[in-house]
Amino acid sequence: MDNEQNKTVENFFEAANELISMENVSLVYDKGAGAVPAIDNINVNIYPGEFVCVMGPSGCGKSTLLNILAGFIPPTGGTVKLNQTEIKGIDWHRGVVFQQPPLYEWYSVRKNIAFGPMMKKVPKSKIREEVSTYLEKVGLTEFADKKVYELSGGMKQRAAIASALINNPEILLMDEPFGALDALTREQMQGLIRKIWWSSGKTIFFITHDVDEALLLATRILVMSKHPGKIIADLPVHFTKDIVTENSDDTRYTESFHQKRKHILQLINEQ
Ligand SMILES: Nc1ncnc2c1ncn2[C@@H]1O[C@H](COP(=O)(O)OP(=O)(O)OP(=O)(O)O)[C@@H](O)[C@H]1O
Repeated sequence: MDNEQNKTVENFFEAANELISMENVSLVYDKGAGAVPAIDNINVNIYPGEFVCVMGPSGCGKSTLLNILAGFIPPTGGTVKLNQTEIKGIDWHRGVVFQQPPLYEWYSVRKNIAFGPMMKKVPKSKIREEVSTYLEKVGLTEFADKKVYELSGGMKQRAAIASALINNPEILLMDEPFGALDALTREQMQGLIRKIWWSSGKTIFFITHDVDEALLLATRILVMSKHPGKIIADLPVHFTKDIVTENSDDTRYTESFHQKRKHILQLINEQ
């Protein structure tokens, strides 16, 4: 594996205990005659506060890995743990954001965001307060009473992010969340999720096909091999931290950015 992670001096994330540990994780769909091995022997730890982007050729098993982390499907081999406890099914510890937000179109934005805490029977006054906080965080305060079907794609995705965050998950799992958005909205959403990540310290696991998006968001990029997916590279990335600390995206025009971009594209395209 191309593992630059070991070479970095400044890897402050690994000072903490791992939040997620994946040990020899494999998944074969439909065991038996029509067996499809989707991912094979994945060994990765994710540390608190990391922004991990996952890239790889189409069909290499990225969504399968995310679905296992979410608890939607169990692995057919190996173990996945969150805070040392094996993940068995879905729970509030992981928040998931998909490309198509699973919102209730005929409910208001406010009601959609309140849904999780309502299910958890959080007191109404507390829900009201938290919904306001998260509406503000995602920039939807003035659209709180609009019905979801009245929103643009970007606004729906903002509502989906707030709906996931309000449950205070330990990790946010995002499956190509900005893949269906136009270029300008996509850039705005990248800025939003970077800001949320930086200010909240949340751990994020984010699938994307867009190498620039990965480079501009991640603190670490995992590259997967073609089907069945294995991790073939685990690369530290500093551009997102440059952007927040320098309050400028000049870092994307540097030689180092171009080099990393070229390296990742080669890893994906030369398989
Ligand atoms: N429910 C399923 N039953 C059988 N095979 C499946 C199922 N879901 C996915 N697969 C297969 O498993 C492999 C991995 O699929 P997966 O969707 O995880 O890949 P991906 O990397 O997320 O793809 P993409 O980049 O195109 O979204 C593919 O060969 C896919 O056809």
